[in-house]
Amino acid sequence: MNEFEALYETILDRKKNPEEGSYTAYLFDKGLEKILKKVGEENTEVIIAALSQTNTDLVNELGDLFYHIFVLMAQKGVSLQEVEEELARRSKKKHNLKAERKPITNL
Ligand SMILES: N=c1c2ncn([C@@H]3O[C@H](COP(=O)(O)OP(=O)(O)OP(=O)(O)O)[C@@H](O)[C@H]3O)c2ncn1[C@@H]1O[C@H](COP(=O)(O)O)[C@@H](O)[C@H]1O
Repeated sequence: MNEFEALYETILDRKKNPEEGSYTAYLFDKGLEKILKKVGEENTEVIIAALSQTNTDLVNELGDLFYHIFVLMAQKGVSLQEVEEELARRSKKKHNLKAERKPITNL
């Protein structure tokens, strides 16, 4: 299991078993609007870091953004696998388009 999967599993666990002092449990308790507000804020912080801060700052902000996006996914019942499958579908579509183009270039 990689770090993304481990983090997502922890978030799902916090949703099922809210722990005292858990920031994740606090977000689930506050609900969708609060989670979306945090995603928006962290998104803005990523943009600011990319424009005017170091890559260390950017990595830090990206960590915050990924975390809050995973909380959003868990709140909405979207799995990591579904996103991976969507990306795989797009990747296949691209390959298929290339394959479809081949006979034309061979004419
Ligand atoms: N990756 C994260 C993570 N990234 C960011 N954050 C929290 O996100 C918050 C963002 O900071 P802000 O200053 O924007 O927000 P704030 O003022 O603390 O809170 P708000 O009142 O604005 O909601 C901080 O409190 C961070 O601790 C995270 N909290 C938890 N995790 C992971 O989630 C796991 C479970 O954490 P708990 O739910 O706290 O047990 C941890 O082991 C970590 O791996």
